Amino acid sequence: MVRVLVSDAISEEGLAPLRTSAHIDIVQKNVSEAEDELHTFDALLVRSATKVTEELLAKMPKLKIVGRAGVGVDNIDVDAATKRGIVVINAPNGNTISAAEHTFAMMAALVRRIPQAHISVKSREWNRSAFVGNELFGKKLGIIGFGRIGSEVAKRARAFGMTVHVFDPFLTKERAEKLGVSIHSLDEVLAVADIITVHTPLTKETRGLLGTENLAKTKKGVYLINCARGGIIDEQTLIPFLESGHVAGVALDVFEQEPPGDHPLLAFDNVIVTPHLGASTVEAQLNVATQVAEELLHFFEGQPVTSSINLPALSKDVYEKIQAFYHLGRKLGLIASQFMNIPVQELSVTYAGTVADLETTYITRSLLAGFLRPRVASTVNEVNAAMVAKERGITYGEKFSDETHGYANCISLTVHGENKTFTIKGTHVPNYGDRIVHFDGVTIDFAPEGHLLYIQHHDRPGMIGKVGNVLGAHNVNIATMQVGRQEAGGKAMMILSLDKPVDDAVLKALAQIDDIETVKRLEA
Ligand SMILES: NC(=O)C1=CN([C@@H]2O[C@H](COP(=O)(O)OP(=O)(O)OC[C@H]3O[C@@H](n4cnc5c(N)ncnc54)[C@H](O)[C@@H]3O)[C@@H](O)[C@H]2O)C=CC1
Ligand SMILES: O=C(O)CCC(=O)C(=O)O
Repeated sequence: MVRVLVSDAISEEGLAPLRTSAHIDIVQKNVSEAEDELHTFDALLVRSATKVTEELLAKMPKLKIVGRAGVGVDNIDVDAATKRGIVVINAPNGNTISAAEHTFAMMAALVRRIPQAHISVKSREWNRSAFVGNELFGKKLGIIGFGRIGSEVAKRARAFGMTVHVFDPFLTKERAEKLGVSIHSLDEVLAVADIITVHTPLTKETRGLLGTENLAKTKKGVYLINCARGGIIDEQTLIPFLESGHVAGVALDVFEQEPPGDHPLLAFDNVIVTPHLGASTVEAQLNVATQVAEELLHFFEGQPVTSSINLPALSKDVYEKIQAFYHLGRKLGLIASQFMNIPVQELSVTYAGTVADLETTYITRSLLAGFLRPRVASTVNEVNAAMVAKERGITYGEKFSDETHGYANCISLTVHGENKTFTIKGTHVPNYGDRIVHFDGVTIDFAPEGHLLYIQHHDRPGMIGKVGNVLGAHNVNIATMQVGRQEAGGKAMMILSLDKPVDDAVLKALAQIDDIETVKRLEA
């Protein structure tokens, strides 16, 4: 049974895909209510109220996935989750339209002073001359951050007859042209825009993006909107610009601290505010809840998740294509790690043939996780493999080659350790399975499955019989046996697949046979 803690208010209807699964047990409690059972949950579903800190993650040792029913994951310590091998997913587009519409509603309200007029009329006043606004038509809208929401805001702005001036370092000319907006530097946008709206994530680069220096570059009488994240517009440095009238008005849906408490900005008549309502529509909440619920189901069914923050995104199609290689990679890493049971500095993975055209990042991560698994006590998987490798000083790299050794596909792993380098190569044969085709300089052919025994010996007559006798004497049944050699009379090897793992006494007895150099147990 998979236990899911839903710790924030998430659309009940959106959770339906999870409720229909007999294997999922949903508990709806906030974190403090669930304190005594935190250690039992496999999944955590949040909006923005729950702070998913390192401390909380430490109390949830079974946690495998955190789902954010929304876009921003700034309430989740993604690095801490990654370190623990916990997948973090979000619902990247379920609330885009709602957030864009809210931004637009704020823009109209700001320039027509609707909230102020509303309060006035409700106070039984009728003061039409106090609320003269501006038209949006013909104005220049500056959009900083042109992703999903920024581009939806732009479409609405164009319909209102505004020209749209965008700053987004990652925006291509083709996309800008398609959406009828012009690309500019940040300084150009600041200089020309009548209204500026920010739609970036909150990052090291965007925190305080509109602070004293950049606010000074804006047009006198500019309007500002932040429906993205508190802190992109620096709240403290905004105050003198409002006091001097340089900034004509500000609309804020988000704050550096939420709730903002008795914030000085709230005292300004021309600052209009909402309590982080960008995604608060029935439609958006249904969308985001459904998206994360479905992703969670896929995850626990062993299917790929498409909206992970800390894993490469994979579509179902791509996943189906790489699945076989993903398992082969894991086995190559696992076997290589046990064979090279010494400190290693570098792994080099080479893809050849059909596999080279696929999304190899994912395969490499799987291989790395397989390699690290016998070496680290904590969970290691494709989420944290790169981070764990780095912590242990192991570097890795991918290469692509045309050398398939006659197979349709081939993955080759070379491990560089102190005084030794080891290479293993594998291929996947559809409807047959994974095969290891090269092992430490010897061409061979065996399935990387189950309890394996590696024996390196000199190529002499009678070796197979001697090994068989020792195993028989220890009541160990041989399922398969493959032999290979570098040259007649030279370095040779056997790979045996056994019905059960052998103990140290068997390894010792085998090692005492003349002409046997090395004996190793390998679990695949
Ligand atoms: N108020 C609310 O309730 C909601 C707020 N949001 C917030 O809105 C923001 C935007 O969300 P989406 O459009 O979905 O994200 P997105 O990821 O689609 O777009 C973000 C854009 O910002 C750009 N960007 C990143 N760093 C930048 C920089 N230094 N300067 C300029 N551009 C930069 C990126 O290239 C990207 O195009 C996020 O902060 C999100 O958390 C999202 C939904 C609801
Ligand atoms: O859950 C919410 O209402 C907040 C939405 C939001 O800010 C986001 O998706 O980034």
